[in-house]
Amino acid sequence: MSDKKYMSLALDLVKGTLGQTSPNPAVGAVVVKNGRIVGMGAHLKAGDAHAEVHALNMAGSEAEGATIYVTLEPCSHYGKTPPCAELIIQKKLARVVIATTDPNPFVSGQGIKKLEDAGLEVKVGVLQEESDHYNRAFFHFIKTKTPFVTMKMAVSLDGKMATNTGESKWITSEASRHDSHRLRHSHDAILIGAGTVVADDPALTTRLETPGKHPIRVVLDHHLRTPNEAKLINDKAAETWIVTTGEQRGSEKAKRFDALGVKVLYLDSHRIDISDVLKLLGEYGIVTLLVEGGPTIQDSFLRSKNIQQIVAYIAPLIIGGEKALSAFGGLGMNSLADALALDIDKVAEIGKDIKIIAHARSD
Ligand SMILES: Nc1c(/N=C/[C@@H](O)[C@H](O)[C@H](O)COP(=O)(O)O)[nH]c(=O)[nH]c1=O
Repeated sequence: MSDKKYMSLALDLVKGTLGQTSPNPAVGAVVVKNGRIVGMGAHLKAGDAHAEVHALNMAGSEAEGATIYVTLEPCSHYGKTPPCAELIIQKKLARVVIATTDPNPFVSGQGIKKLEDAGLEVKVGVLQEESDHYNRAFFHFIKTKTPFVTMKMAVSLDGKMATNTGESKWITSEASRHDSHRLRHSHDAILIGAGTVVADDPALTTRLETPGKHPIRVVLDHHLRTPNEAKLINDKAAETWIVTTGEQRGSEKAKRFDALGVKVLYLDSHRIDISDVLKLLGEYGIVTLLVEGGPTIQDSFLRSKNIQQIVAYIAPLIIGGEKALSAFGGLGMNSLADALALDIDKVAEIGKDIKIIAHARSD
């Protein structure tokens, strides 16, 4: 088999573990000796063994003289586990094939150098684009220290998220709504505005047939109007954070949330600036953020240019009505030049709907 084939298998392990390794990247490794796979492994949880460790444990003595395929440059620094580059050298592998170098500027290339200095043959860049695509959120976080923002939209063909009477359940099909729970599973946090809490009283938990991971539920709530009896305050099904402004510090309302076990995060400013919110969430280690809106929140992310990816579920429905809520409210962009330009990654039919995944075009 070719290098690409074995790297593709390592990338299958990445696909399978996406989201559960946060704030670390998802990484896969495959060890091959004389044309036979003798070991494979994936990083499963931040703080646990790296993919190479699992694969080399499985390979045992067969590792000597073998080739290891790994989707990310083996680490060379002592983090929570000893450096994998050292381990690969100790196990006397002959060859290392890497998809992509570490995005962290402080360590990028050091693992490769260690391996080459030890006399191993190293090949870099096999299926690099695919590997970078899977870990685009991690790479974004390393670069910006803010979460990679995916915005979910569930709209009719004419872009409405509710009728003019506010009816919205359900616009998209069961299959789409099920799929959007998989999105929740793979995100560290899900963000909505207080308006959606009041209007929808959503649970925002991941409800799949096989239990999924619940994202942390983040509510942007300038005036702390999230009701006590809201599901995401009372159901104790998942963590809930409320982000508000500094002037709420010590207020009766804030004390109420403390008493209910809800974490309240305070912005320094007296207004809710999305870039400040993202910086704060980044400080708390949120690498992937799913924004499920309300039109006002969607608009604030749009105008502050803080959207990296869109997942849109579009139902074959025309709702019409100038008063019917569209997915984006507020002021929007004045000129087409300022509109969020996207590159479409995938279009698929899902139930009776269309699902579009697109990423913000980098300038
Ligand atoms: N109206 C629709 C959606 N609506 C999405 C949000 O407005 C809801 O508040 C949120 O999904 C409720 O979260 P829950 O309580 O955890 O179920 N989302 C969809 O995919 N299709 C729709 O037709």
